[in-house]
Amino acid sequence: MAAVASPQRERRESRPSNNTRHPTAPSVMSVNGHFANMGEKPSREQYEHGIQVINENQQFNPILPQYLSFEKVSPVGFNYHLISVFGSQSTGKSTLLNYLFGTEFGVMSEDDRRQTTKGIWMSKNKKLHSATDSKSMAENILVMDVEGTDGRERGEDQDFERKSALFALATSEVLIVNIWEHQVGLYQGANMGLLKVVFEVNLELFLKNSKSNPRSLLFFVIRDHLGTTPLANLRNTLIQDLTRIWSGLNKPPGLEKSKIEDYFDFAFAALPHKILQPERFVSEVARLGTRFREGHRDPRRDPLRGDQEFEGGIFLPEYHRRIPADGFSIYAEQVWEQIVNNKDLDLPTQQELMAQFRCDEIAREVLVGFDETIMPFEEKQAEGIRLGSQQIIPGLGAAMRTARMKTIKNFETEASRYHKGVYARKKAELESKIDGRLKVLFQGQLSAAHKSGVRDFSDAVTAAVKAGQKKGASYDFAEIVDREKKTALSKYEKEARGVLVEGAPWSNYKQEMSLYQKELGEVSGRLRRDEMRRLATRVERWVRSRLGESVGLEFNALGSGRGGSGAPDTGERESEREIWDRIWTVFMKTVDEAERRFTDRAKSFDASSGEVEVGLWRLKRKSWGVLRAKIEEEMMEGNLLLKLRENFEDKFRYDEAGVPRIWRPTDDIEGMYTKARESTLTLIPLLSRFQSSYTSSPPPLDEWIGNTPSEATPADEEDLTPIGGVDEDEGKSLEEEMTILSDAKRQDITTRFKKTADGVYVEAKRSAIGGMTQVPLYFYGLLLALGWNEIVAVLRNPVYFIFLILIGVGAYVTYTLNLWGPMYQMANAASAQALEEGKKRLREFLEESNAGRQAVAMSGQEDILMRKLNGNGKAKVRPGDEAEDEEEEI
Ligand SMILES: Nc1nc2c(ncn2[C@@H]2O[C@H](COP(=O)(O)OP(=O)(O)OP(=O)(O)O)[C@@H](O)[C@H]2O)c(=O)[nH]1
Repeated sequence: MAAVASPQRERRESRPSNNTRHPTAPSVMSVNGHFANMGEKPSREQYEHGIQVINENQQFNPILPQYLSFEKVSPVGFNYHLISVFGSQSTGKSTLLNYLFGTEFGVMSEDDRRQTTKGIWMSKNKKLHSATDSKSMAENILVMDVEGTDGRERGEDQDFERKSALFALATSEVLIVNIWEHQVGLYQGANMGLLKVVFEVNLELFLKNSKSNPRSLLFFVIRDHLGTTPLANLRNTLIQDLTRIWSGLNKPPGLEKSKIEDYFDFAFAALPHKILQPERFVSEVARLGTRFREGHRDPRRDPLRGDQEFEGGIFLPEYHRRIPADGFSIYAEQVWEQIVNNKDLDLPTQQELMAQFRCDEIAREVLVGFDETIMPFEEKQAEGIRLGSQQIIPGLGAAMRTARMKTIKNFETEASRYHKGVYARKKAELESKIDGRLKVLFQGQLSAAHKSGVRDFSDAVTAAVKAGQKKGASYDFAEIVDREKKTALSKYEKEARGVLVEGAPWSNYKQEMSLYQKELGEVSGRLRRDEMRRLATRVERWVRSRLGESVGLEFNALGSGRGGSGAPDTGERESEREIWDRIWTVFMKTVDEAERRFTDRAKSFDASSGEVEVGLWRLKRKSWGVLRAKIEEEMMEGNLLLKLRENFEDKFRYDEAGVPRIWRPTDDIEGMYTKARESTLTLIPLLSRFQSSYTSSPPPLDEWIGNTPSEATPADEEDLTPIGGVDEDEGKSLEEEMTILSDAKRQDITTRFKKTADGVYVEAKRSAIGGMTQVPLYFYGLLLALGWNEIVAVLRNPVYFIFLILIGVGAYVTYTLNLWGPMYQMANAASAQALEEGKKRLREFLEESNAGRQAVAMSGQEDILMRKLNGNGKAKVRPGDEAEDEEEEI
């Protein structure tokens, strides 16, 4: 056994030979049977010897996932292989694996033959692949070094043996059985015991799973093959032994007839003595190693009849346990837990559990990316809702679609390798989770689009109406509404379509769209009602101005010059009597015209017949109000008195032809006055009541306005003043409504009018007397008759006649030179001056003559006057003064 080893081999073997295995792997080491320092960051050194998956205390190493990640195995899905090596203790298993896969499992020192491998170790193939190797195959081979059976340390206890065999079978594709050549054929030997265990647990394990029964490859590596017995013989011996073991197995019911080939394929290889033929050993091991890295073996080859099996890959797809690499740790842990706790190892259940666990994990991972994209939008939307200013979020749809697609795709990539049912369920869960959140965003966006759409629609219609009004042109309201509605709908649809997420069950906006449409309809209805109201106001204004004018004219006609009492009971009187008929006719005409205008315009709004009916009803009521107000205004006391006076004056002071009368004392002023006054007085009762001159009944206001339309809302009735005879509830009768002047007022007006008429009469009387200063015509005739002689004398005398002609010529010249005015003024001034002078003279003369008369009178009165002067020379004027004086004298 002298060591003839290569330097490389020496290095490999010497490292762990200090008997302290894996000294540089603290985090995967078991300290007193427990895993420790697991939180440290993994390093190459740390995993130099791989990882102890199960320690000697049968504990599972929880940092296995880190190791697999570290070795970059986790993301490879199913693209990896797992090989376990079994065999008696210290049969060079670790040595074999190290040679085959470049691993650095601890190898027992030559001097101290103690068990070295404790529990189960795992390491990734480190052999660089050759040009012929399948790269991925070579890279992703995981090897498990299982604690040797038949261990002296554990005595005859087969417990761990069974557990590790179960674990290896549940996870590995290939089981390398490492035996010494001299052990072949030793049916009672440790190896056969091990194989028996393997077969038993295999049956136990796959009993429940017979449908998808995974096969395994038992790869016998015969060590220290001297070459004297050909491998074929050894193989036959082994196969015979295996068949015997199989047939001796206590098979569970239903599997009694099962054959060993149903579960296992076999491969055989023999290696020369490592110590005695080191170089051959190395070369043979190297050859053997290539088989593990060549990918798939030809499945058609009969495993039981092969030759020296150094050729061809060994991994068949059917060996694969179909555990995705990233789920291996959790699967292995669950399996181990079941094994350790002696529970029935139900692999499908374990796979399902693993699938659940992993799918949840994957879902969590993919949701991180989803959150990163979607959360900012969610926050934005939530803030909008909180502040009550929900806005359309730009770019939301694209983000939603990308996030959903990516999340689901990532999940699919990772999780689809797992149990189909679990995967499908978890995918649905994930979808419902993300769709739930996306739906909120979707609906939020739709609601924002709805709100802003309605707002914009209302604003746009209002603006268009205003612009139409400004231009003065008649605009078509219905057209505006229609156009803006189309714009609003297409905008909404665009926004809604923008947030559609393909594949999401909620991704349709039909219902929301119809709600939106409905609201647009309501808004346009409201806008139309506003517009109708505006129209009604416009028409009412028109009615007011028209009625103001025409009714005003009617009342003015009462006071205008129509001739007076000279034509009693003629057409004028008739026309006065018919004032209310005319007003009613004018009113009806005006309202008819207004109604026509209103209806025409309302039609262009697309207003319903009910709305038009309400509008017309309001218009009639309002119009009556306008008329009533106008009448009130005209019949205000001052106005009425003025009208009566004018009416009276017209009748009294103008003749039938409308010419003003000039009163003569001979005129029958009194008679005319009485007639005119009586005629005007008849107006007062006439004007007191709005009634037909023919039937003496009030106009049929109630019939004309009609009943309140059923579609009228309280808002429609809000600003309407109650009308007697129409609004029964108001307790005002039609009679009252038509009463313009109350009795008391009538009395008052009558009295006041009479006084005014009296004033006019007195004035007329006075003017009749004043008219007497005029020279009567006969006077001129008298003058001509009496002065005839003088006229003839002047015409016959040539001197007088020439003088007359000269005066005529002078007058003519003065006229042509337009000098009459100045001359008249001069003459006026001269005469005024002369008059003034004359007056002055006369005043002087009168003063003088008065002074003479006073002088004569003074002489007789002097003593009396003297006597009346007091001591101070002051005259005593008052009679009482005399007595005073007398007293003073006493
Ligand atoms: N004769 C012989 N000895 C070998 C061979 N391979 C390895 N050895 C020696 O056998 C001893 C045990 O080797 P290991 O590789 O530790 O054996 P093991 O089966 O892994 O041992 P445990 O892990 O303790 O079960 C070491 O001293 C090796 O040098 C071989 O092919 N022939």
